[in-house]
Amino acid sequence: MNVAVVYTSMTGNTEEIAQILSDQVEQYDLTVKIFHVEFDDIMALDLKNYDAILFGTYTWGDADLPFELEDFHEDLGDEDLSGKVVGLFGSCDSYYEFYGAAMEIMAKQFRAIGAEVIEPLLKIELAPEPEDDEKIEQFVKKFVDRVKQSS
Ligand SMILES: Cc1cc2nc3c(=O)[nH]c(=O)nc-3n(C[C@H](O)[C@H](O)[C@H](O)COP(=O)(O)O)c2cc1C
Repeated sequence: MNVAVVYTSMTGNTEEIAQILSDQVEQYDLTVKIFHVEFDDIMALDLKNYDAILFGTYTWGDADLPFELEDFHEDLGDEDLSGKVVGLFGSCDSYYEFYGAAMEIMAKQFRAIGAEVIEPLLKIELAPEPEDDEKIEQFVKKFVDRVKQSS
């Protein structure tokens, strides 16, 4: 089964989480392809070619999506990902009022096009630290279980 790990990251924190998730998901014998939205060839319409998706974003501005996700988010609205399992992850900063707000915006869009979004979303404070290990492992397990059940 194929999993797309699609993310954006400005200072590298979300990228680190993407790498950890990819490594862990591969250990469950799923095939992973990883894409940085800004630099790799990945568009919303490509997601239907994968059995499941892990999507990562940081939050920017006034609880906003990063600029580089705006088109992707809009295009996603034209797709149909019914029945696909999606895990949302991202680096957040509790200094801000709306913790990981961009992840919620993406989760809403994925749900609107029929995807099943794993709850709770994987929100990590800034860079992943050893104390996040258990939370990350539980998220991966939940994601993989749902992917295998829904196949
Ligand atoms: C201008 C600005 C606005 C931000 N707004 C939010 C926010 O509303 N909510 C939040 O959780 N984090 C917010 N952040 C924190 C970033 O999401 C955080 O620094 C994150 O670690 C960046 O991830 P990255 O290393 O993957 O780029 C903001 C950061 C900046 C610089």
